[in-house]
Amino acid sequence: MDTTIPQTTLTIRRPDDWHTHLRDRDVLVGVAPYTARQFARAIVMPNLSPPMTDVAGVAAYRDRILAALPAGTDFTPLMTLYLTDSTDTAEVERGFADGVFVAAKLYPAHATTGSAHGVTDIRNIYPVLEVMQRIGMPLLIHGEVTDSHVDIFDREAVFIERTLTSLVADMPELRIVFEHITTEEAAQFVEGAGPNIAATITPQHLHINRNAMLVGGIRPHAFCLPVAKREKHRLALRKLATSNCDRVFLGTDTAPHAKHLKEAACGCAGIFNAPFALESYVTVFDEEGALDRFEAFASLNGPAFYRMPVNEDTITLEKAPVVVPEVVDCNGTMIVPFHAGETLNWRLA
Ligand SMILES: NC(=O)N[C@@H](CC(=O)O)C(=O)O
Ligand SMILES: [Zn+2]
Ligand SMILES: [Zn+2]
Repeated sequence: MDTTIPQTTLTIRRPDDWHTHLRDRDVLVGVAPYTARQFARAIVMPNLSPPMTDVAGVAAYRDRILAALPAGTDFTPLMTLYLTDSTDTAEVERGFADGVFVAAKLYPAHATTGSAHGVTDIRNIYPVLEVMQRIGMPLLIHGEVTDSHVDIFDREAVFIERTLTSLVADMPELRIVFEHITTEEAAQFVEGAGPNIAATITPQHLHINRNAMLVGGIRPHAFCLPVAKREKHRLALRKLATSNCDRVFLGTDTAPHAKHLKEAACGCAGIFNAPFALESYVTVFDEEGALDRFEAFASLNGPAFYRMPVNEDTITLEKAPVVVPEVVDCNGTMIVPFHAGETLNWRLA
């Protein structure tokens, strides 16, 4: 007879989100409070239009984020620089030294939403990466090749083979976050890597496989990049997230797009998971019998890798049903959240 009493509350240090898209203007005002409600800090991606490619632009964007939040909100945006083929090494060094941004983001050109100005060949930014390696500045990577001959479901695994492995060999001291990993190959790569290689995992890649997107009709709200893969990959990610690997941490990749832009003949990639992100993640850890590992994933491993203090305050999650709305009005833009219409079994107390 199992006499264990199921755990019904979980109190952990306040978490941070190490991968978010907060957008700009009216949508920023609508979506940023959802992230700020759950997280103390968030790494803010720079793939705006136009992208955030210089110190002044990033500083101005940070000010717009702070101005978009209700007065008294306790939230720190951690900014990032968007790398292009022509990024200036001095600009990178200056912005990092001044604390304007904490990392730089590599988007292979045309790999994902807002990557048109991304890097066409990683060799073009080797001088920048050498500076980042020297100053200890993390490189955040959207890890997919864009070669049209490579199947979209293989693009992450091929990126490891063709780009990441040689990058790590060429720059062993470069601190790298392999963002939003989606495959068994990526999980194995990160697990077997040294202390300078970390990864983030999204809630959707722990919950869904590609069937969620394609069975019974095409479901645009389950579409993001990298695209969800087959079931064995989801299981590998769940195993890694709930393992003791301290280089793996929470990064939602919350990526809001208006409902009508996803429900279209060519729908945008990105899942808006900010409203119930912690509820979504903790459900996975509960299902895996790993509630005791959730604090490390959500609140400890990220700050350790980024060399920042952990948050002093705490949050409590409780096992109680919460119904996710079909759509959220984000300051006038209607956006469908991840888990729309479902009931999750944990809520933020
Ligand atoms: N994840 C996504 O599908 N979309 C992101 C971009 C990204 O993180 O690749 C977005 O900005 O919409
Ligand atoms: Zn990405
Ligand atoms: Zn992203």
